[in-house]
Amino acid sequence: MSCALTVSNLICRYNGQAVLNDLSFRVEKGEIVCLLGASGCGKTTLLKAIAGLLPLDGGEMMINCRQIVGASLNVPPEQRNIGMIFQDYALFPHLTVAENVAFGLKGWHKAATNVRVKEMLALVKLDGLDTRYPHQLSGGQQQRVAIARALAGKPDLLLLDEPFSNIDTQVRHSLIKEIRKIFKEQGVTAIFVTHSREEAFAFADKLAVMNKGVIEQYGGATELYYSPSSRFVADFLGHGSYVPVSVNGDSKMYTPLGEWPVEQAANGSDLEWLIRPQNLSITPDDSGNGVVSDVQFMGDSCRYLVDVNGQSLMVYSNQLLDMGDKVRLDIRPHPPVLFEAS
Ligand SMILES: Nc1ncnc2c1ncn2[C@@H]1O[C@H](COP(=O)(O)OP(=O)(O)OP(=O)(O)O)[C@@H](O)[C@H]1O
Repeated sequence: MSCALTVSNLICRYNGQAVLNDLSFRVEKGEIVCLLGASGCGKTTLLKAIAGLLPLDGGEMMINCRQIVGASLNVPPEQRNIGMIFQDYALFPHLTVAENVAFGLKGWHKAATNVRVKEMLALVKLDGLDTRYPHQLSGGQQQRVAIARALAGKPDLLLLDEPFSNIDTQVRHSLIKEIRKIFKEQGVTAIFVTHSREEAFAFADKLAVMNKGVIEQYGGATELYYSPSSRFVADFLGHGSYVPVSVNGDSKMYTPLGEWPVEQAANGSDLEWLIRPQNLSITPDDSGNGVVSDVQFMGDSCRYLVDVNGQSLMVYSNQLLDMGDKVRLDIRPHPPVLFEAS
């Protein structure tokens, strides 16, 4: 893969307050990257900075090895060859579907425009709807028009600001899958913003978990989920139990759940072991080591809290159990993630 976007030491301030704080990352060609983080952490600001819609206070950017932001350089938005899709799709209400898609093709000959519009509408499965107006389309169809329009001009990079937030939850899942497939087939490089980790996991190749204007961790979903570099990332990406451990430099950690091998850990008596629910399994067992203390039915599975030696652990299972049931809790072998106790 080769680099589609390089962002180095980006700084952006609003009223003297740094919102992007020396932020760096890179996106490879054909990758889909998600910016994920709590409200106000700077996701939209980063998207706007990449698009060239904000004055910057420092940093450099390159798109396809071409510098667009540097010491005395700031390429205007229209010369960056970036496509944008907004939360509300920003379709022109007085233009038909075909005219909306053609809008991104200024300067193209009429015949070539018609061919490209047809191609794009077929790609997003809207053939036959070219003469409709945006108000005659569902939310999902409007989203497809926005995607067709953004891709028509073959941008080097596509930026999407909460692209699925206005889509009905029933269609969202299949639309995400379908759009991801289109992006992969077309080799689209994309960066999108979301509040939803489920969307991030389903749509992105890589996640950038942002916190206070910096990227706290950047990588694949499973890497960040199972090997978070901080509690912030761990908690942002999902549930887990924190078990107190002590490590004495003898390749073992001592925990209320027993002794466990550990390869590398600083000596310390004040550490906590993050155990994801997926690393645990339970089996009904009258002579087991655990007792179910809380049950949450979630449809396709149940979320249980199980008490083992005074330690509460969260685990998922599709077995139906009741509060007070005795269970055996097993920990699947996994490289332990340890944090300083909070
Ligand atoms: N034009 C502006 N002037 C001053 N401050 C701003 C401006 N735009 C955003 N901010 C502030 O910058 C910070 C980051 O905003 P941004 O919109 O990038 O966050 P976000 O992560 O996208 O949030 P959300 O998830 O709520 O959309 C926030 O504290 C916000 O209040």
